[in-house]
Amino acid sequence: MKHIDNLPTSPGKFKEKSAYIRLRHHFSLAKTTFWTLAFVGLIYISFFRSLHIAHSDSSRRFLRTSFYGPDWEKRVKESSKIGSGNGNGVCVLVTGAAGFVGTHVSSALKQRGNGVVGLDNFNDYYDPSLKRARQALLARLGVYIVEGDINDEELVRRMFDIVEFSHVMHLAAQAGVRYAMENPSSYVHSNIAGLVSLLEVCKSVNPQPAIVWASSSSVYGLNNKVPFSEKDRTDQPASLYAATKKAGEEIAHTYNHIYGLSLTGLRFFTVYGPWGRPDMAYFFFSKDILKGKSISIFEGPNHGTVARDFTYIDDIVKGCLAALDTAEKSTGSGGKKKGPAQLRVFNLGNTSPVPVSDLVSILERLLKVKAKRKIMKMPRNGDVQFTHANISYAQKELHYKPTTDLQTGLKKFVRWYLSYYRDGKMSDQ
Ligand SMILES: O=C(O)[C@H]1O[C@H](OP(=O)(O)OP(=O)(O)OC[C@H]2O[C@@H](n3ccc(=O)[nH]c3=O)[C@H](O)[C@@H]2O)[C@H](O)[C@@H](O)[C@H]1O
Repeated sequence: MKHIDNLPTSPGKFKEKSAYIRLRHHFSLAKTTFWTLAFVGLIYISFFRSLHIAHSDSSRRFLRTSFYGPDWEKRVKESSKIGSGNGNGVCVLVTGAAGFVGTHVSSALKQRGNGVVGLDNFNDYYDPSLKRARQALLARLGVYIVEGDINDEELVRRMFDIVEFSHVMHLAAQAGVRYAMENPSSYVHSNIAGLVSLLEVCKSVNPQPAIVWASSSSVYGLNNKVPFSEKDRTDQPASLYAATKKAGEEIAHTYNHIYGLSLTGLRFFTVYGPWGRPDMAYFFFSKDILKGKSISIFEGPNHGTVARDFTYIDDIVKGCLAALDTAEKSTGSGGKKKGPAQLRVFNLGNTSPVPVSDLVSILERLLKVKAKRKIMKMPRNGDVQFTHANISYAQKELHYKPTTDLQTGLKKFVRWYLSYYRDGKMSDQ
């Protein structure tokens, strides 16, 4: 006997209903099959993923122990040895040692007899071959650069286990004002997370090192009171780069306050010179002028002049060394503060802003090529119109006194540039 529900009210309807039931049955079967397959698939994927992770973890561990093995340790120790000059027991970990300022500072420290070990991740923000050439230059002076990231706390701790660094010169950073709109997270990764990772290690080691680190003139942001003094407000950043550097200054305050770390921030003003950064205007202007390509020169509202307090690398290096030499010891140990510690911020500028159009005129004369100038409105991408440093505080405390004007500094840069890129070939002479 058929169930009442299955009795046809009309043949068509019955036919229809049974087709519907078949379809429903078919669908529920397909659904069960689908979910079973999906479930099995998921188990399959997670099994192989865990195998892969286990494998890559163990291979990473293997790589780590083999890469950072006894030979590596020997090189780190060798590089940290204090020379016979006026080393004064100073041994410095320089982060960003393959960078522009990092290379110059490491070289100066080593040459005056300090122990120096570098750390750099050799990222490809700009041509890594230039970083490799700087590495080779430092290697000839006896400075070894560990290849790694400041976010790798385990690695940094390992370096402190091997060497008792008295100072850290923290120059590793994601630089560049305009690139922050393209890759914002790289700024957070290096300038905020990286700084915190480094300070976490510094606060917990014993003895704690004194730290000098690179802040930036960009923290003055939209200020129009010039020259910029350390006492001026810095709460109106115009770029994410500036915001991360400002955050760095606040983070420094916190680690000084809680853990007794001695911290000195240096606000660099548009540093230029030989071995410089190819992403900076003076560098790529030179390249483009020589290639006959047009260059964009920014102007402010109402055809206002855009100017920078361009500061030559040798003056910056003197400021960095003076900051290290006058840095007091950190007061904490094992993560505990024992008393108040030094906390400083200095402007390191040149005190004489030069319009970008004048920079181009100097380059034209030195390169002996006329630039194809394209004047354009300064894009809203983080740039500020004007920078000008008041350096009286650095003068008083560090005896900082810049001596190189833009004409002289660019002459040295152009000489280096032409020899390095001679005939389109690389040369580190
Ligand atoms: O002091 C700092 O803290 C910063 O200095 C540097 O930034 P900036 O002062 O912006 O240098 P840089 O890019 O060389 O532009 C120079 C001038 O050329 C203008 N400029 C730029 C590009 C262009 O195509 N045209 C142009 O006119 C431009 O408007 C500007 O007026 C560092 O890069 C940065 O990492 C940070 O350290």
